Amino acid sequence: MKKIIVLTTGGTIAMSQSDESEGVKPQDPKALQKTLPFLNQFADVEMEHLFNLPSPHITPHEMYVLAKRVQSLLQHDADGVVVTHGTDTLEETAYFLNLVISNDKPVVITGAMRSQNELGADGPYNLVNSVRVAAEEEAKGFGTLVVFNDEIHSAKTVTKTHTSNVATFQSPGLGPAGLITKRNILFHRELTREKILPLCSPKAKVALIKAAAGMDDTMIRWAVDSGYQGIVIEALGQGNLPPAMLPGIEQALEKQIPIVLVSRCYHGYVQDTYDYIGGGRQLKQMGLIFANGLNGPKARIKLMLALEVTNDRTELETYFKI
Ligand SMILES: NC(=O)C[C@H](N)C(=O)O
Repeated sequence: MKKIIVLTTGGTIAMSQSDESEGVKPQDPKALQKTLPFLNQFADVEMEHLFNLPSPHITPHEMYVLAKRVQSLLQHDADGVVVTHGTDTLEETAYFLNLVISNDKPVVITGAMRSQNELGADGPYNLVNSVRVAAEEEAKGFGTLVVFNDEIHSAKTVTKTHTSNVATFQSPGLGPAGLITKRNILFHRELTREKILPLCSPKAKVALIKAAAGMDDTMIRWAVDSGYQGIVIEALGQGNLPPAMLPGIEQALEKQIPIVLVSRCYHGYVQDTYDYIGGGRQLKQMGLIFANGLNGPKARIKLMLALEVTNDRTELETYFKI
């Protein structure tokens, strides 16, 4: 049997509704050990409790501590690692792991939308499926995988799409990379790995700014004046911005602060199609880095990690090429 280590970090999968406040709160993570008899049907499973945090409390530093532990377990005796995590920032932690873990052994991340006390709680089921995927030979070399609601998604493409539904994790435009049935684990496509970045606790402050109709450059100028070292902008459509955002962008670029541009649309590419003030052609000429296949939060994680290697614009751009 394969040896799989489950690392718990908190989230709804480790929460229950409190009788006093009626709100959902963190519980003793050891309660998750009740699932071990089910998990041990599929692998030789051990559980380790690393943090017990709601995922809005997770920062890139916790992502680093987690990644270090995952890397060390994979280098030693684990055949695969499963991480349990809150769903709100799960995609960011998954992408961080995907970018820094060089080992080909499976790394799976999962969680729950329903807390432990709820009828039809999805946590134990997602955990069993995750152990099955982590113990699967075919899952090797695919980078970090998100297993949720009978589906397998790539850390790069997956995003939380619904605030409460158990089918929240989706890969817009692509669909799941694989499916889990009672008997089988079926991958629909090969997943390619991205260039691995150094495993570190990223220090750079990177702002994430979403563009909207009529917006000006106040937030960009604020980020520049507040010592941010990078900016990610979720632009309109194919990568266009309101003209009033441009002076702040010029100011940031003059100070050598890299700006990465993604789209606020779920599907499609950012590219230099439009030739008007604030259009993609002008933004590209100004020196913004166009990034495809990533949403804003994930582009921010990547820029934070890449800034630990370089702040040279041309070198940074190589990390954002598909
Ligand atoms: N379903 C969840 O896990 C949501 C919770 N707020 C968290 O991210 O910790």
